[in-house]
Amino acid sequence: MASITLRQLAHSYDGINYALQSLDHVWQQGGAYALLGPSGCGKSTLLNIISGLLEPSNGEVLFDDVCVNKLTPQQRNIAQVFQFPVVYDAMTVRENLAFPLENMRMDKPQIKRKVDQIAALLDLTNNLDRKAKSLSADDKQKISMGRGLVRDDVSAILFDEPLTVIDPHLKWKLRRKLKEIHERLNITMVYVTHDQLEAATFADEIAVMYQGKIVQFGTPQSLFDKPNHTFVGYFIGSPGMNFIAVNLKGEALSQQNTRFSLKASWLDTLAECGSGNIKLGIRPEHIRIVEQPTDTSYSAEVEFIEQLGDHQIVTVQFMQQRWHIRIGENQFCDPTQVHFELPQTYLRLYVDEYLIEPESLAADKTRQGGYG
Ligand SMILES: Nc1ncnc2c1ncn2[C@@H]1O[C@H](COP(=O)(O)OP(=O)(O)OP(=O)(O)O)[C@@H](O)[C@H]1O
Repeated sequence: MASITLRQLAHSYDGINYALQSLDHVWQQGGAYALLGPSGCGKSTLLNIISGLLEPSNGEVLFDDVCVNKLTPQQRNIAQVFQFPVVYDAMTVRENLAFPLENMRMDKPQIKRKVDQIAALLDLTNNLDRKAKSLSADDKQKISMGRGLVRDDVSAILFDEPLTVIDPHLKWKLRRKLKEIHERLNITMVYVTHDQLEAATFADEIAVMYQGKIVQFGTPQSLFDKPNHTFVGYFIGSPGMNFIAVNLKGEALSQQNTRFSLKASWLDTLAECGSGNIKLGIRPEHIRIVEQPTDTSYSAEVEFIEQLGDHQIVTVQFMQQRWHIRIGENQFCDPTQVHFELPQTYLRLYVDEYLIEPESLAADKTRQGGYG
């Protein structure tokens, strides 16, 4: 078991475009992590570099502070579970689970003990003597997972979208199972997915990837509350954060003659940044609909309202942007025009796509070398 450190890790398949930009990151030993991002952001590339299937163009992968770049996948002792189950159909479940241990020349009683333990953990005990080919896709995927879990010597287990072939109603069960296994075995687990719900149910902390970079690493709650990049705001949440591009004019932020009043400290901060790429963001949950226009309210045309069980999503056109507002299941909303307030506590300010918090600006500027 090991902590995994990425040090200035980058990868290009063609020597021109970089699938991974320079990554610096640490996954602590024993943590349950998710790597979340859209298709093509570099998740599989990163996983294959960690497991040793791919050699990075630049930088290092360290297991417990030891560089493993030159080690083969076997030498790294990484177990990898892929989208599609990797099982020997002609073997029984027991033989499949025992296979990695037989390769290690473990003695027979020990193999039996280990296989029985993992089978019990994965609810496979009743199927131990059945041929793998007779089992359903989710049982086969459980065997794939089991083959990684039986070995005591694994440094970490990497899951690459392991629930893709699983029936939707069984996905939740299997996710819970993985979480339970993680708690019991204390192995470093990295779970790759493009599904935020999967990431949040499995992981204690999530690394959000975008265009070859880890743009934020944190708990599911922190990603929701304080997305530090506009992409995270948009990608996390259902629907994601609303954004509007604004201009700093004198003492206010504005867009098409609409002014957004902000704390004075924010305006000072913006004046210091000197960038023209400024966005305001707010989550659909945090917009407050009011019955009548007020001095501090904004208005938008309603496009449609969706009833989604315990809440409704109101889709509006706000200054040529499509915005979403989340309201209660029984809350009334005028189907043509809506008035709403944007509480300052929930407004987030982004410069050059990154979150700006006035009080931390000095530190950010030092770290990132300014915003100019
Ligand atoms: N073998 C390869 N040769 C060339 N380019 C590749 C190769 N594999 C991936 N890429 C490119 O590298 C980038 C990252 O791909 P990668 O498969 O790592 O992303 P991903 O986030 O895992 O996507 P997905 O969720 O679709 O699997 C993409 O632009 C992809 O086209």
